[in-house]
Amino acid sequence: MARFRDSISHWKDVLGSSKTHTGNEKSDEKSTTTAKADSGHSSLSNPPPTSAPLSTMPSGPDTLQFPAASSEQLAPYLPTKSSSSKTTPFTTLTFATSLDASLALQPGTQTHLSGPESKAMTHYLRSQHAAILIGAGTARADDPGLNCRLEGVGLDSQPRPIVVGNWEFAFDDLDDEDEGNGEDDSILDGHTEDGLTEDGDADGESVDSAALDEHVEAFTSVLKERGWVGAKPGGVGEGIKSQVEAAPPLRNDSVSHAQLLKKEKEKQKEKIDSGDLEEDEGSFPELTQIISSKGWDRVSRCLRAVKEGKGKAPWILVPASQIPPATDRRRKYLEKMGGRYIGISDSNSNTDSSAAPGSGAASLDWTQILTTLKSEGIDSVMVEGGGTVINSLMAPGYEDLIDSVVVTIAPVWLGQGGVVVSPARKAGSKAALRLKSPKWCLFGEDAVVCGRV
Ligand SMILES: NC(=O)C1=CN([C@@H]2O[C@H](COP(=O)(O)OP(=O)(O)OC[C@H]3O[C@@H](n4cnc5c(N)ncnc54)[C@H](O)[C@@H]3O)[C@@H](O)[C@H]2O)C=CC1
Ligand SMILES: Nc1nc(O)c(N)c(N[C@@H]2O[C@H](COP(=O)(O)O)[C@@H](O)[C@H]2O)n1
Repeated sequence: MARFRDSISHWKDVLGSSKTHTGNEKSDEKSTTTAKADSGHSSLSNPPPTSAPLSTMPSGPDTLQFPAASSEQLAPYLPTKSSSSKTTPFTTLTFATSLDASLALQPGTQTHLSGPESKAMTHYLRSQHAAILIGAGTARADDPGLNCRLEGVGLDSQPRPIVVGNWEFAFDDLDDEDEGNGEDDSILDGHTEDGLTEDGDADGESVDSAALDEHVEAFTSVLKERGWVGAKPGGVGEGIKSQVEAAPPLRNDSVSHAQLLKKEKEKQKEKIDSGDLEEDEGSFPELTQIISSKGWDRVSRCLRAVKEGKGKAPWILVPASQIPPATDRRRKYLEKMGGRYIGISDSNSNTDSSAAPGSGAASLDWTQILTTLKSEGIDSVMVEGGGTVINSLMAPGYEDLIDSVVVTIAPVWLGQGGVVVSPARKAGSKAALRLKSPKWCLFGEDAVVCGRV
């Protein structure tokens, strides 16, 4: 019963909350398409890499444009060939904060701080690094795409998404594909980053059927409580549709959302077959359609980008002792997409890092993490966040690992209770870190400070 209540509150959270915004809503992709050279900052000369044919990177409404003029300002802080002799990648720390150093209004939520121009700048940085690294907390809170959506950036130039910690990404149901039920047979067919095709070896471990039933029941009961299903013939009204559309993605649950909706559809069909429900009665089919059309039932955005040929498959870094077994459904899925779990030695040699706020969860040693990435061929990495990752990487003892810092500062105070960047300070010192040769630039309404450490 307690599990059921948890499940109900989970669905209430998922369906009822919405992302937080700070007045920079216009920073969403659709409006960023206009983030061009007329946005008030100086011109750039370094065009984004276009080594891959444009046809590999479909452009669409979410494509960003960064004026070729501004890259000159960033050039001194970007990875260079000379960094390749280091045992760790060229590491850029880059994130957006409010005037009071918050990354987000509260833990577990995404806050849009960057305006269109600085967001395009961040995507330019993505195009200049071999990898983007985030913590599992950010993967959960933001469900990020983690690709570079600048116009003209081909798949070869996409950064490798790297998530540190146990990220329970949402994914399509491999069992469904095996059944060849026509729902999404193309999932692994030519859309994995390496162009792998399905090998028919997708007999994933069976889902906990009791847990699934519980989720379906809880999910449906929350929908019913809100009048979103079973209300009246004719399906959901516009108001309800917009509520559902405004809800954040369904993600990161222990049960695949594809499984969940498949099960619900089966129940619905049984009721229709037995005459308990008219085919057009109630709104679940329509609701399911909305959810499906938004891709919420399918897969985390980062993996969707892989399927759509718009990004590389993620690597997930976990303590070596916690790599999931080869039979694990997520691991199998990830590997079929071209991604990997990578084990990092568990011994944390940086004794000072425990002093950083929120770094209790940062158990892995950053030197180990970055050395491993370098040994895996990653020459440059852009660390985006969130709070735990940034505060622990900036903690005393790790400074030498950071080559560049590029911080976007939005003209807003988020107030108390946010996810704050405030690294630990060595006892007796007057600052935690100070940037060398800092340069301040304006991108639209945001200030961007670049520097070396
Ligand atoms: N404004 C911005 O530019 C950004 C904002 N954010 C925000 O930050 C918030 C997320 O921050 P946090 O909750 O602090 O999560 P986080 O993204 O820093 O991830 C923390 C988790 O990652 C794993 N992890 C991190 N470092 C590790 C290490 N050294 N060893 C082993 N595991 C490690 C652990 O599982 C830990 O619980 C979200 O609200 C997100 O929206 C995130 C990125 C950028
Ligand atoms: N530059 C920047 N500005 C903000 O206001 C942000 N909230 C973030 N967040 C980071 O960007 C990721 C989202 O990436 P996608 O656009 O979905 O690819 C998010 O996960 C944070 O790492 N960054």
